[in-house]
Amino acid sequence: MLFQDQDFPALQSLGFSEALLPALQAAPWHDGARLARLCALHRDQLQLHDTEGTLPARVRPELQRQLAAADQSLAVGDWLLFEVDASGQAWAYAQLPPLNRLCRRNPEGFRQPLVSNVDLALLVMGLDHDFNLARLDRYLVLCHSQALPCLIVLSKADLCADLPARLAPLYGHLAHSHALDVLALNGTAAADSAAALAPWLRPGQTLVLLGSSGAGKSTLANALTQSVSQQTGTVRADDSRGRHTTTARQLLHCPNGACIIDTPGLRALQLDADARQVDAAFDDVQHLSQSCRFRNCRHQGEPGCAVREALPEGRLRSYQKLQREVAREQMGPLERREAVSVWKQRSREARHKLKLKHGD
Ligand SMILES: Nc1nc2c(ncn2[C@@H]2O[C@H](COP(=O)(O)OP(=O)(O)OP(=O)(O)O)[C@@H](O)[C@H]2O)c(=O)[nH]1
Ligand SMILES: [Zn+2]
Repeated sequence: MLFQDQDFPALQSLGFSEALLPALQAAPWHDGARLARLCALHRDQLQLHDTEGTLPARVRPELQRQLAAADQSLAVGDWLLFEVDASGQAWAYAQLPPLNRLCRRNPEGFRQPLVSNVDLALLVMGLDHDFNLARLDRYLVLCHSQALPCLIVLSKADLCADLPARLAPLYGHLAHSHALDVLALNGTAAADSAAALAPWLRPGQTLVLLGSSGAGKSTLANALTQSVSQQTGTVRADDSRGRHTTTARQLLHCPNGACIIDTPGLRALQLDADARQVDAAFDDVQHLSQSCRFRNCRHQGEPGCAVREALPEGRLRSYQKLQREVAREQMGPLERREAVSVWKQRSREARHKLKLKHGD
């Protein structure tokens, strides 16, 4: 086996896990090929990290075609096989099937991978204007749909005058969510935030930082890698909307051997999930709905609704909004056309009734 030529512990320090061994054994090894992790991606230019360091590479057209045919594309965190041609150019020619992959839908409805092969997500949200529970619910569904453990990291705690008052609604909101923990910290105090997160950084593990632009992801990445490799941007004081400073997903290394993938802030996170996955991420709704008076209660004002009674309103609103959204996504073009024609028919009828009522 060619991969045994490479230093296995060194591969583990790049986040290689034993669960990938079967895929590695089944992979199409060419003479002289090597295994590397994709650590940055700019259009068709790849930055790979193998046991000897980083190197630029390109994607073989055959791999590109293969991925396109499977409605897939590469993502930071992928494990790739590459070979170097006579001119010294490195070419990635095969991808190990990822163990997990976070994706979103772009505005045109196409699946867009965010990262692959991650062990823990840090959902970063600022305790300034960035704070938004509905957005957090969305990220929680994203992680849950991939069985990915996640930690909620609230940055900018230093800007918060009354932290306990700020956190109370969050605890109520997320009482039954699957988040492992909630940490509030000041990302600019690098040593303190690295210490707070240290228990979650294990050697060989890959973490991904997710959150909107300006939330403080790169600041945290710097704290954790103890470097200034990630440029951070200033946030306009009036609306605390971040400038987009992280332009590509990047894989970084922590001194203790964990890997971190910093991602550019997402303006919108359109879920790539179905109704069942949304249900599964809202355990609290499922649990409470067993006590609703009606078995098919939709928690929309029916009498005896245990969900409306016990769940914070915002959490239920999130659930219903996400369910509507994924239902729309799941419709095929025919169903969508049918839904539109039903809606048009209804509005014609309503207009007709109105005319009759007003007698004109
Ligand atoms: N006071 C305070 N400022 C912070 C904290 N975390 C981040 N900042 C500041 O917020 C701004 C944005 O932080 P970044 O780390 O660049 O945000 P980001 O999430 O990486 O943003 P993108 O790269 O655009 O996705 C910078 O000016 C940081 O110094 C914090 O905990 N407290
Ligand atoms: Zn109900």
